[in-house]
Amino acid sequence: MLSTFWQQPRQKHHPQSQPRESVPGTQAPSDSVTQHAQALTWSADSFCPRRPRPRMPSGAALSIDYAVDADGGADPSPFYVAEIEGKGIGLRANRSIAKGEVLMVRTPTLVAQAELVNELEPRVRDMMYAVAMARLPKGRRNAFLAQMGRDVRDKIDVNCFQLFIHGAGEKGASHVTCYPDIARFNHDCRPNVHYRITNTTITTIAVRDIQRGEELTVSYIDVFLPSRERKRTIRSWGFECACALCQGPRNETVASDKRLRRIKQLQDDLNDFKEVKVSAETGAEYTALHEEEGLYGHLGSVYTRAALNSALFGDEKGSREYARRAAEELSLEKGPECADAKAMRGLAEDPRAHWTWGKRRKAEK
Ligand SMILES: C[S@@+](CC[C@H](N)C(=O)[O-])C[C@H]1O[C@@H](n2cnc3c(N)ncnc32)[C@H](O)[C@@H]1O
Repeated sequence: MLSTFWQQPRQKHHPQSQPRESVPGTQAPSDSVTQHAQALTWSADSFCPRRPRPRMPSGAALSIDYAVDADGGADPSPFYVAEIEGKGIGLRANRSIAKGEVLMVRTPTLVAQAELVNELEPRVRDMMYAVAMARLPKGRRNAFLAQMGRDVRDKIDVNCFQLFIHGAGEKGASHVTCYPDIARFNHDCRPNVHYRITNTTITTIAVRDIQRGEELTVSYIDVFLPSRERKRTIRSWGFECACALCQGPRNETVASDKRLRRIKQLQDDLNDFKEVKVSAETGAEYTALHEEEGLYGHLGSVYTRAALNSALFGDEKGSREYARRAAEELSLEKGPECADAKAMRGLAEDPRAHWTWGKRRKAEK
């Protein structure tokens, strides 16, 4: 089994760096299918940052056997590499891109056990890097070396992802994986591209319509953090965020933080199945806040909560509509076969058969 984990800098735990669990209530409480499926494939939210450098591992190994570009195909890329003010190089759309378009599918150029990166004596580690570089096909080596960073170690720090292969808890499961083409996406606190990793293959998808000339961005961090914490996290990775939200007028940041606080409050209330702290209309406020805030790429769980709330209040039209949207967004975020998307298709088809049907309405009486 393979699951993914994106490490955060100098932080042992981060909400966004864990597999995103299903929204409570997506399926009947006894059903563990969703949890299981999400351990296999889930979306992640950060490039691998600089990590602390402990000592000497045992049995570090490198794997460099990935030489295939999954989408090295016929259609010209809808983007080009460009200099982006304040960010170095990045990607820009060379035509309009529709929401849901797959932009890149890539297998890793290099996979290394995290122990190698973190714990090997530097001289030995650098020798292994040299061996790995020499064995890479020329194109892949050049792409790897063209990434930002002083040397191989630094390039891994700045550009790579961390995955757990063979289960998150096992020793030796943690690996760093490098996708040089994907590493060209700069960060934005309100990104227009989402990525998911299935096994070791990364897929990037437009999460909203994108205009020609717009920069294509992903988020390296938890986009639900308030402005101050986002800035602090990004700063700890060695740069100041130059995205429009972080550089925008103060009143917009204040309004954004206020929306994020309200989102958190509503989410907690919607997730509370013991007490009724919400009304049938809460789903509408909750979804509108996300849309207003530009939090695309997270709408799957948002519409799911709204759909469940509608079902709980016995609102057939609302639950069908939100569940339909949830299934659409979840297919994009996690893949069309993900268990949550299937569950939402089921709810959209027959809300009255869902285990949540009418439960809050009854509790209110
Ligand atoms: C994975 S690389 C992205 C590609 C990089 N811009 C380049 O020139 O190769 C990450 C680095 O890009 C820069 N970067 C990415 N997003 C940024 C942002 N929102 N603001 C400022 N710099 C950013 C930072 O230097 C960061 O360490």
